[in-house]
Amino acid sequence: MTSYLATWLLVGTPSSSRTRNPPIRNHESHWLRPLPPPLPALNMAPGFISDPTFFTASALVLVLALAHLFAKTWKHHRSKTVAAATAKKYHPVAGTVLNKLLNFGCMHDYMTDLAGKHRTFRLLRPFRSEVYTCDPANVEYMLKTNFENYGKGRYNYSLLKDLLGDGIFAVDGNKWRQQRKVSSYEFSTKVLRDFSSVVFRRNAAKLANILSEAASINQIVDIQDLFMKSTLDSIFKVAFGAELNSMCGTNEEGAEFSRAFDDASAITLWRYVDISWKIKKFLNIGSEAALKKNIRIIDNFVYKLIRRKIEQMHNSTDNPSMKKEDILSRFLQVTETDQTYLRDIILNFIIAGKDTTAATLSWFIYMLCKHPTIQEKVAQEVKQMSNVKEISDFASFAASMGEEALEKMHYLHATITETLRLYPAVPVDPKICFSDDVFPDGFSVRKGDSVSFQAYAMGRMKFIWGDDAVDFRPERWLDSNGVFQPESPFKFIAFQAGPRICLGKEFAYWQMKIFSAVLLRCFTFKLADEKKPVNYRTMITLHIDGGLHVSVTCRYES
Ligand code: HEM
Repeated sequence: MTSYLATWLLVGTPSSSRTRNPPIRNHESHWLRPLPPPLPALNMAPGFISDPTFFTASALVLVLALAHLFAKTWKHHRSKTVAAATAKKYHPVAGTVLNKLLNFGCMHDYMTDLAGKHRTFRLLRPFRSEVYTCDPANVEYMLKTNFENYGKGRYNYSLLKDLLGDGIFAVDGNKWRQQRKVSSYEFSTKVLRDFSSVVFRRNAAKLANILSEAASINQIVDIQDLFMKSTLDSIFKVAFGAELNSMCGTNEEGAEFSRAFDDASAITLWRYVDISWKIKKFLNIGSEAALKKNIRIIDNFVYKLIRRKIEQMHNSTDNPSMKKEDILSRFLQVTETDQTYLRDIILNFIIAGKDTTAATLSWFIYMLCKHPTIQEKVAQEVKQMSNVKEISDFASFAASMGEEALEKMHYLHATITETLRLYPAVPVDPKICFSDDVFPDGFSVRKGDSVSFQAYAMGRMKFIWGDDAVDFRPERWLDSNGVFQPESPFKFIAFQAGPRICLGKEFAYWQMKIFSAVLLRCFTFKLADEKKPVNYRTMITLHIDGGLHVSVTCRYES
């Protein structure tokens, strides 16, 4: 009788649909529902007791009841076994976000230490967990196999929106797909590749001129600052078709834009640990007031450029020979009306192209200063591959560096890649889990959890790279013939992987190879102060804190 009552309660009450484990719940209600009606024989009058039909019926009911009881016990036992097998387990808790906040200055090393203990771990925070993984199988799962279940989500969007707007970095779904499609097409065009090559060569030569002057008077230079300016000038020219000249310091407005841009990016990252940012934004105080001011500077600058470009395009309608090589002109052919959309697209490209490339080049020079023999090997390779034996001027040397020669520079390619393995420009990259899921390692993640792959920590994991994981060794990328061998993008994750892999990967290598080939063929670099520690500044991208101060000597004969 209890079972009938239980049946009614389970099948009939709404609370049954609130039980914790959906597959088992459905299974139970299914087997409880087709029970026989409540024992009609027991309601019969006593005179019928001697009736043989009564006995037959009773026996039948008894057999049915026993069969039902047996089936129920067996199913109950089976459902318990299934429940035990499917019980969710979650990745180990390594701390709370407070620990991350307390270690903010050395956040990536703190997270690397935790990753050394658990390949994937959780940090607790109010309302959600933060899951961090270094496991290539988990990374492949979230970035490719179950790509649709992990994205920027509303959480990241709310943090990034003020700076990045609806640009490709901040959005998911159709907004992302549409920008990805148009941009992939643009990035694969020969027009953009040829145009950008000219721009990179010209700016590499300008940088070489600055370094040559510094070398002649033994002046220490902050090479990171110069890389930031030169990559900004390059991406600016490629994006807007306009000269910024921040490297030569002739454009005060451009310098202000660059400063505002760096500060806005640092404050945006700070939001990830500052639980009071929304209140500060509402009250317009502290870091949020500074962010608002910086974004105003950025927007004024960018909108002015867009308006100027639209004007130029209108004025040039009678001149069909006007080249539309830069990204803005090419996008303007698609959409002219929505200037916010254009602002977001172009600003996202600048963010993508400037800091990542400049930071990588800075860590590259830092590594070469720490390893002078590797610096010498790179310089010798460039010398061998280039057909210019004597350098008369930097511009013609840079221009002579052809596509074929650059492609043959395997050691240079390996040295840049090794730099990115240890100093990935995007050290940690968070996504949001859209629905409950189970990772390949068997642990679960919940809807709403943030899940990050840790590029910085992954580059330092012995289980991925071997015992010499923390050593800087470009040779690990070369086969016995000295030919570069790529690794799985889920292990070497500096450019992300899967459908959202960095769109500018080839573009970035191209620029870095042109810059480093010109600079290393012409100069030798040394740290200005060997004893001064070099650390990163915790930001969205991995910058060297306080810059990289080096002395430069000329290597070229002429
Ligand atoms: C060393 C240089 C670079 C590195 C290490 C790098 C790395 C990355 C990473 C990790 C992402 C994923 C970020 C995310 O989750 O949103 C990304 C995305 C992207 N990168 Fe790069 N990047 C570099 C240079 C560039 C350059 C030069 C450009 C173009 C000018 C570029 C364009 C993009 C774009 C458009 C995306 C967004 C792709 C998407 O969401 O579909 N990147 N990059």
